[in-house]
Amino acid sequence: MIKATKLTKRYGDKLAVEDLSFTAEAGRVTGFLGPNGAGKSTTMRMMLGLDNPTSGSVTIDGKAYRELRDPLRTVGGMLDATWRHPGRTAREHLRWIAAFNGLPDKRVDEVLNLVGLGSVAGKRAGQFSLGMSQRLGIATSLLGDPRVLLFDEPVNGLDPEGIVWIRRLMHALAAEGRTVFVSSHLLPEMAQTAQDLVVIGRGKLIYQGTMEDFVGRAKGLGVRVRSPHLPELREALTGKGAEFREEEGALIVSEMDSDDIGELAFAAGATLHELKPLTGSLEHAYMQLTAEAVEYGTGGVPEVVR
Ligand SMILES: Nc1ncnc2c1ncn2[C@@H]1O[C@H](COP(=O)(O)OP(=O)(O)OP(=O)(O)O)[C@@H](O)[C@H]1O
Repeated sequence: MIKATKLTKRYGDKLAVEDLSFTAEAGRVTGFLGPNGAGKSTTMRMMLGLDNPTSGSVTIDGKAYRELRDPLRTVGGMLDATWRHPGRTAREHLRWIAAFNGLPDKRVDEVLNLVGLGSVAGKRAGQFSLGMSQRLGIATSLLGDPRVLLFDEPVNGLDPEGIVWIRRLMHALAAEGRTVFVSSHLLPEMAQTAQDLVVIGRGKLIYQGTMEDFVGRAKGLGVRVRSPHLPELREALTGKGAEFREEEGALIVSEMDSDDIGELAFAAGATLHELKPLTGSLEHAYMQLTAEAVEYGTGGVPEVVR
């Protein structure tokens, strides 16, 4: 488990992270979201002891990184996939880290095979594509077989096959009871990967909870209604003062829930062929709930409807 308590980081007069408290649970994939400059990387650096909090704390299984007796066996992180010695082969790179941390050599080939780099283990890491570098970064984070894993933008620049591979890996790691904490800007991908979310904006917590609850919090997009008795339905809705528009032979009714629409249709003698609340996507909810917190915004928040 990861636990941040009133975590604060100040750079000069810039508060990068402010009074941030959240938990990421074992056995779950927790997505870490926020607009550019929200403080995600700063928070993750503090988790791995690469930066010190100005105040507050963040602990991994109850201990700050510096207090961990065996850090690589407790937490693995990939914050920058391009970090490696370009002249070393993938195997040499991992052996060097394993030796430095007292991990057995055989673990190197295990993780290389696990991430699908077994056949290129002898190739210089400097010649690796972005996707191979991401896999090598993930192999590094898995070396100590840690209970907690942190990934900062792991799918950046990957092809669809690589993205699906990383998603499956994260699900498998969480299913083994590990804590998986991952940041990404790719919201449709995050929607398929994370079960829980921590959302921040301008260094502060906006949301912590399940993905489902977050998406449900966004203002609804209306209810789609199809009926062979559209004129009767239109008249009943107009009589109720309901707002609606027509789209591809269906009515999209706003500000009225599906129960009330169903009752109204029944009373008007209109048979319904479809009555479907249009739930938003993660993208829709995210745009709505973080609109205020965009540090480097483009000015307008586009309507995203899926
Ligand atoms: N070493 C530093 N010195 C000064 N300011 C910093 C430093 N590191 C980060 N910041 C500032 O702190 C804020 C948070 O930055 P951070 O990189 O953590 O955000 P982020 O959410 O990871 O953004 P992105 O999604 O763009 O990577 C930004 O305003 C950034 O300019």
